[in-house]
Amino acid sequence: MQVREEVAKGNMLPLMEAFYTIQGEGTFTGHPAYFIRLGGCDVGCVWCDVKDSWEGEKWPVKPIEEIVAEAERFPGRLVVITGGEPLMYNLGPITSLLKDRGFTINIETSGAHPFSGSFDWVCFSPKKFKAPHPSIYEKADELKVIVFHKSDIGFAEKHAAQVQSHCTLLLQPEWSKAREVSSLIVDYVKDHPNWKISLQTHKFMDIP
Ligand SMILES: C[S@@+](CC[C@H](N)C(=O)[O-])C[C@H]1O[C@@H](n2cnc3c(N)ncnc32)[C@H](O)[C@@H]1O
Ligand SMILES: Nc1nc2[nH]cc(C(=O)O)c2c(=O)[nH]1
Ligand code: SF4
Ligand SMILES: [Mg+2]
Repeated sequence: MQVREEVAKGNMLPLMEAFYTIQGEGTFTGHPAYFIRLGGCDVGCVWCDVKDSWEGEKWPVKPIEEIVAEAERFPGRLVVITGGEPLMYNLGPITSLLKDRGFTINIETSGAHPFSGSFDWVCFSPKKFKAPHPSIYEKADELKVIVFHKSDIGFAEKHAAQVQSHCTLLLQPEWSKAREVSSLIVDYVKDHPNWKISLQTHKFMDIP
């Protein structure tokens, strides 16, 4: 019961895994980063590449001090909080602790839950499977839409109309459909130069 309350406050969080690697996607591609992957997601993307993360209860709940102390063992000072869906949790306490320890903090989120925490960079990747919470639109620094089917381009434009004007617009092929959708994305970005392409470069390099 006490653990449940600490999770609700954001002082403890379910940790699926944490690893030091190279950011593979989006604007920060190529930057060394420590990934904190929180367990639990209720969005249900059919093509999700971390389906194992969905069940929140199966991951050990850790005090945020412990999670941050692990991150400090590595030389990089960029942390990416991901999941699962990290905004299922109160991210205020962990982001303030990471900030106190000198980290730059990015998040990868579907935006499907109310925004919490304080970040240097917010990657918003909306999903058809669960509508984003309105609080994400003013926070997004990067809109990264996964293209699985050609209709996802229209979906991307619908969200682009709602983010702030400084938000970077990215189309990322769904990994298993990359061959089919890549030419579509290339043609679209050439005709609509306010968009850029993002690829999952860590998968090409076979790194975590
Ligand atoms: C696994 S998700 C975790 C964070 C959050 N739940 C989200 O969806 O943004 C991390 C990133 O991987 C993307 N992603 C997941 N599966 C993918 C796939 N099969 N192909 C391309 N991108 C994928 C997501 O859209 C998201 O931008
Ligand atoms: N290298 C690497 N870059 C990533 N960018 C976003 C990831 C994620 O799963 O959130 C991810 C990941 O899992 N690995
Ligand atoms: S929101 Fe993210 S973690 Fe959840 S199912 Fe979709 S891609 Fe996977
Ligand atoms: Mg990933």
